[in-house]
Amino acid sequence: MIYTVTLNPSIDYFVKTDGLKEGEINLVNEQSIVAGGKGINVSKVLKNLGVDSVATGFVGGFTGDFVESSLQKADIGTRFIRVEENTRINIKLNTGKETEINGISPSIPVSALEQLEDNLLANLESTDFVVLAGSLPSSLRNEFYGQLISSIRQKGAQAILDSKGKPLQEALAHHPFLIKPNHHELGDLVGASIKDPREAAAYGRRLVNEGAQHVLVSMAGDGAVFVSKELAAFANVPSGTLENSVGAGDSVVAGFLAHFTKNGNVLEAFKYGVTAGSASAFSKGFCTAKDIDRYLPEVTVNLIEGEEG
Ligand SMILES: Nc1ncnc2c1ncn2[C@@H]1O[C@H](COP(=O)(O)OP(=O)(O)OP(=O)(O)O)[C@@H](O)[C@H]1O
Ligand SMILES: O=P(O)(O)OC[C@@]1(O)O[C@H](CO)[C@@H](O)[C@@H]1O
Repeated sequence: MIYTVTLNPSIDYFVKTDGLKEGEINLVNEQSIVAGGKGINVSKVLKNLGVDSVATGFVGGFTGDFVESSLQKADIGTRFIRVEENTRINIKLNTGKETEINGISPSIPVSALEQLEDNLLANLESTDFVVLAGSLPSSLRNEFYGQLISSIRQKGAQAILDSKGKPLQEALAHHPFLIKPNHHELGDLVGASIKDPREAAAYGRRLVNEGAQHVLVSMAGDGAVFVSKELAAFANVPSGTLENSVGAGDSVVAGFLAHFTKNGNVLEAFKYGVTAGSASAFSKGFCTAKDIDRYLPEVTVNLIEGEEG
């Protein structure tokens, strides 16, 4: 089974306007209100690809009810822990440029933390994957992801982490199976500005040396880099028109995992994941398997270091 853990989910309020005039009334042209948060998005894309997952994390209040019930309506398994304060609302404003305003996270009591860990770990099997994705609610310590990865690995299962900053740094030593920083997040971690795939590969290797088993560095429209102990590789992205980049990174993770759990080849999973990211970036919602198949022939993976095999 694949579990997705979204510690800080959201309602994503997508709005499209003709611009933004500060201090004036701005009318919305298009809107949609959906359950969001990185792990939840991974579950949604997995569902589109015909792969089952169980979504967990913390939800609270009427906004949390919406998140939970909309996943259930989409036939995605849920095992959320309830907290008292409201799940946040994140505004995704598209004025031609994309602007995000992310709400305040609820505080998470220690009892809810323990419940989440017990609930997740009790049923975990060695063939399972757990995707830990997104920011930590502000009441959680930066070490939380690392601790969870360590417990997941003690059960023989694997953890994939999509986070940034200190929570990501602290987690490396616990050997996540895959991490997926974008090049800005990787740059922040290593104190550098990453300008091209070779630099992404070199700095990605640092994170492998610090404990990550595989590092996938996404570089938006400039392609992506994959680094493991044995090799580093670059994938280009297909051409298309950017429609909405929110959740494109989550689609990379979902695509990678959907492919890897079926075929077990990391480079092919990398290619499929990057194509899934672009297919979502070119769509209003998330990509489907058909979208990915359409773009797949345009994507090529080339080795930068090492040998396949
Ligand atoms: N302009 C683009 N053209 C083609 N593909 C894109 C573009 N922007 C994003 N993508 C696809 O989306 C993937 C993830 O994008 P990005 O590197 O911005 O990650 P991210 O910051 O995690 O994304 P998110 O916007 O979901 O937070 C890229 O690897 C690529 O496949
Ligand atoms: O604040 P976080 O947890 O880092 O990111 C949250 C978020 O921006 O990420 C998703 C897109 O990746 C959205 O659905 C959601 O609003």
